[in-house]
Amino acid sequence: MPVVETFHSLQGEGLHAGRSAFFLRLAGCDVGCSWCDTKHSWPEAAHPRRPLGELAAEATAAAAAGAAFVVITGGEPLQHPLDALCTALAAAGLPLHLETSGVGEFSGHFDWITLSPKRHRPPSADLLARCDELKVVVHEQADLGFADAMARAASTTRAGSDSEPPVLLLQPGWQSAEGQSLAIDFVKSHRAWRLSLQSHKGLGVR
Ligand SMILES: C[S@@+](CC[C@H](N)C(=O)[O-])C[C@H]1O[C@@H](n2cnc3c(N)ncnc32)[C@H](O)[C@@H]1O
Ligand SMILES: Nc1nc2[nH]cc(C(=O)O)c2c(=O)[nH]1
Ligand code: SF4
Ligand SMILES: [Mg+2]
Repeated sequence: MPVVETFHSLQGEGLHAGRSAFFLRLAGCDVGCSWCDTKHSWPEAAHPRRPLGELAAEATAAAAAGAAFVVITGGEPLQHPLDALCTALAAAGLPLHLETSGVGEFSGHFDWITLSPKRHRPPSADLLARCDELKVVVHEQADLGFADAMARAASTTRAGSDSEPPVLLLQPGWQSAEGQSLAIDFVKSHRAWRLSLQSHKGLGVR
């Protein structure tokens, strides 16, 4: 698996923010968000391929050091088949979380799926149906209409099933004053939604 970095930190974003987590950042993304904070992860070939056993050993060490779960992020993790990686990581005995844009075919076994859908590359219906939280990044007004449409779509895809709707989160674009103001006003007037801040950046940690 091509790996940008591994690190043990706190989950900075989403419903699990503030909890001890081991991060595995896979290389490779062709979704191309203009405001992406991880552009160095895009070229897969720029990053070393690492054996699954080695990654599982790191996750096991992080579990011993107190990590509550493993977060697989990127880049776009779904650009890779994730079954073998998830099977290897199961050795650490921790829940597995996924951060994805929902572009690409789903694979792997996850206990928590964060879907951060992108306006210019909408996610698959499959990911909308599977996600546990929907985390929409906000820079401009149009992102709010998109967030609402994604929440409705996630709900529609579950009609008739016993799957709960996802937790709904708006995350201001980093250092976007307009995104922050729009997200705060929207959450104040829409009780189903909550704010997600990139708390690790505010804290100056990874
Ligand atoms: C770097 S992405 C990697 C996972 C996957 N490619 C995705 O987009 O969900 C991790 C998270 O950071 C968010 N993100 C990226 N750049 C951001 C920025 N400038 N401000 C706020 N959130 C950002 C993404 O939307 C996603 O929720
Ligand atoms: N601390 C911390 N929390 C995070 N939650 C999601 C992240 C990501 O880049 O996917 C991230 C990250 O990069 N750092
Ligand atoms: S999908 Fe994720 S990693 Fe890819 S460009 Fe967008 S934010 Fe960055
Ligand atoms: Mg990040």
